[in-house]
Amino acid sequence: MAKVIPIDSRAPSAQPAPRRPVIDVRGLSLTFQTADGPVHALKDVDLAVEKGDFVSFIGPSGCGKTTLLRVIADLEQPTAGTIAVNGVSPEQARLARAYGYVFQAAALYPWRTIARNVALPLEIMGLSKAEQDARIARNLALVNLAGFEKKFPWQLSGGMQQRASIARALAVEPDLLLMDEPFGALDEIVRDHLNEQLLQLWAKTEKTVVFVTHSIPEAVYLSTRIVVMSPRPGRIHDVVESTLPRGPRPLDIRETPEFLKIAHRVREGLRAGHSYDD
Ligand SMILES: Nc1ncnc2c1ncn2[C@@H]1O[C@H](COP(=O)(O)OP(=O)(O)OP(=O)(O)O)[C@@H](O)[C@H]1O
Repeated sequence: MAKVIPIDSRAPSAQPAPRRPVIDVRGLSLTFQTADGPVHALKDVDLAVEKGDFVSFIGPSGCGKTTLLRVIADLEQPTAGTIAVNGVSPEQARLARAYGYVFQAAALYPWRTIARNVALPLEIMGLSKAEQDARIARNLALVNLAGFEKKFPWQLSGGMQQRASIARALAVEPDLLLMDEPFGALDEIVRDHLNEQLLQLWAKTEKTVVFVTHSIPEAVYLSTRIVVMSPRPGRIHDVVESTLPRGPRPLDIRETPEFLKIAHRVREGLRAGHSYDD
């Protein structure tokens, strides 16, 4: 009898390859063992971040936002579950310099000029002086710091320092940018300005961004998706898809009904996931 060939297997090339998430987290848990007993920082976290997404983690203090970012960056090891970054382990992704990491504080070396701070990872990579100079110029221009190459960090404002640290993260030319509350310590006007610039930069470079914040307006303004987390143990309570247009958004979008609707859903998620007994 003739063998029946399923239609799908006759024309495999007609099927588009499934898109692989840049970050793929499944059933991930992390328990810290401390002198006071175990701390369940993350429990059963599932998350897929697609290429070009701008994803924010928002939630109360201690809900595991930084821990999740650090697991993605291979700075913490999960106790259960799996995680892939660009289809490989976080360690392999780190070694391949798949991501840039921006910390809460700018963490610039005070004895190095802005250009030499941006150059630091490039020196470690062993790039030629010419390639270093090209990358320094390109990335300082991206964060609007062209002309500040020879200044020292203490000669710049807090917002400018944080922009320099973003340039340093971008200089390794990663497709993925991990940002842990980069603007948390800045005043609101500066933060607004940097939010606007970050969105422009994201639209220009088409990077994937994972961003940790405490601020609902910041999360809603920046993100294509907002991951609402709840504490004890840290879990994902809700994932809100933004209906705002992708790409640069004017700051006054924050006054539109669409924006307020998304902010309302995030706030409700935070409220529902928050225990006031804590
Ligand atoms: N190295 C560690 N050892 C023990 N416990 C830790 C460690 N790092 C984090 N934790 C605990 O894990 C939980 C999650 O911490 P994490 O810093 O990820 O929260 P967060 O949501 O980023 O908080 P915040 O908004 O205050 O930065 C907290 O209870 C914290 O005390």
